Amino acid sequence: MDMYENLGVVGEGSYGTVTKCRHKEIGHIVAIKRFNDKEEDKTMKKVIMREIKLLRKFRHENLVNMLEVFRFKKRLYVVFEYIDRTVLEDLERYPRGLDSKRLRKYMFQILRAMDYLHTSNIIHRDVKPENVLVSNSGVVKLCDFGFARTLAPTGEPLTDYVATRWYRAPELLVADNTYSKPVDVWAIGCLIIEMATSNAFLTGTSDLDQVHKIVSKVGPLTRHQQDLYFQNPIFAVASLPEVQLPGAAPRRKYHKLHFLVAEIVDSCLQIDPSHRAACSMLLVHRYFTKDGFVERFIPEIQALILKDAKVNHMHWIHSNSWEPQEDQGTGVLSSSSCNRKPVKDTEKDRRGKEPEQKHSRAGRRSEIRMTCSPVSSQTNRQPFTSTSTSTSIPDPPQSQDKAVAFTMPRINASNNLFAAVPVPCCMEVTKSRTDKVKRRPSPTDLAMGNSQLTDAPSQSDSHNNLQVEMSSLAKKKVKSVRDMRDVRFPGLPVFGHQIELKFTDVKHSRKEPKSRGREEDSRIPSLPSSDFTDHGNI
Ligand SMILES: Nc1ncnc2c1ncn2[C@@H]1O[C@H](COP(=O)(O)OP(=O)(O)OP(=O)(O)O)[C@@H](O)[C@H]1O
Repeated sequence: MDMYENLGVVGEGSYGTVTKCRHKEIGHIVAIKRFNDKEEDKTMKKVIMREIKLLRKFRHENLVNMLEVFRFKKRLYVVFEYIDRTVLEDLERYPRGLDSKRLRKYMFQILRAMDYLHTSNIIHRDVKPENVLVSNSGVVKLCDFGFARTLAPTGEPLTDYVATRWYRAPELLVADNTYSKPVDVWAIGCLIIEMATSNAFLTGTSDLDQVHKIVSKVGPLTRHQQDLYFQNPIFAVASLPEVQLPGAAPRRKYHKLHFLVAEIVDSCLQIDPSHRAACSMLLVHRYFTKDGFVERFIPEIQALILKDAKVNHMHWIHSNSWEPQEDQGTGVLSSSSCNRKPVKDTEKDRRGKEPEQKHSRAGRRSEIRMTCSPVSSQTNRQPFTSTSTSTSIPDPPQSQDKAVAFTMPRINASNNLFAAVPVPCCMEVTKSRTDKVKRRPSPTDLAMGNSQLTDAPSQSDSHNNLQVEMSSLAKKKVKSVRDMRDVRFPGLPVFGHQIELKFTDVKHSRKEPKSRGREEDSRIPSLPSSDFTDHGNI
């Protein structure tokens, strides 16, 4: 930790505190997650390992990028690229919802990230506005993989309780352990309504209330879900409510949304998980394919990623003096304060957590059978009452610095448009502040990126057809993406040792002789691999 200057807390979750920091030597701004408990705690260890293993293996433009993991005073710290804000913060800024352009871009990137995870047989299980990060230039990145896990090929039962209540699918609420990828699709449906209106859609104050809100606003439980509902002694005391608009068309049901958005939401919010659309299907919905949005936007994301990286690099150049200063436009502070308010408890409470359990996922997990009491805290946003307007977040200033070196990872021509350019594992790193020597991604780097993508399991046949359809679109774009391959990303922060991520212990000793090299005295040998063996599925 000595290597980082603390710029302030940006987020607090159930498992850790995320702090904005600046690497003292490299100057790069990063987010460091410090896990709350020491590693002896088995549950904590499992959550940490899941997140680390997953982020190490799966890389995508729309997933937060993990840079380093280290241990300090028996705690694990994970270093991420710093992303400026969350969707929740955007919604507070735009109380009438995101404007239509921004909404489409956010939706597309969230679905793209989730399609990548689902294609790789991973379910995220905790999609919510706080876990969707947005950079100043508009790149959306999914974070918080503490609950993500791989699906066993045998379809073994999963944990019976996950996800923050307001985004929880009906099968989770009734404790159907055979849930799968559709739980993420449900959460995305809820998230889309919230992004469009700035109001959460299904704001249950207890699990029972959540089920009732789902039934009255969305539709009746399936026969199987009803059986599970009535088997639950807590639920069974209350009969299920009437459906408000039985059999209504999406346009009527979600009348405050643009009709194409309403169609997507309706495809996500199907009570029967087997009727929910796959993300790959949603990505080729007319909402995205009309007016050439997809073809335009994919290269734009890549350009925006370059822009973000450049801004971070420029921040370092301009803040080398270590004087407190604010980079107008990016909102990045280089003083020891932080531009982002920590997520407050009250904010957390109204997002479907019991107040007394707000810092404990284990507590939330126990809710499903143990509690159905109403929660006193009220949301200060009204559920789903307003429509979107046109507002915009100013773009950060364009950097004029020509000295910045970029490496743009190449896209794999065999992938469709929704597969991302594999990101930082093949990004160039700068050896020191003055080292601007460019390096192309090595064949190994590229192979890593490609293999990650080709390793991903194929989609169902129907999805394959759609992918074929989209890959023809992709081919049109491949040329332009290839043209970018000589562009270079600015060096990601170099922590002295890695292109690949490493687990390292940081030795904390005030008596450490100063004459020893920084590398030497801050690190002790890597952990034995047994420390990081799989504790169940990730
Ligand atoms: N890379 C990042 N850059 C900036 N902010 C981040 C980053 N990663 C996380 N955050 C902020 O920190 C918050 C908590 O992070 P995270 O969700 O990973 O922790 P958690 O303990 O798993 O939380 P949760 O209770 O949601 O499960 C996020 O909601 C977000 O606001």
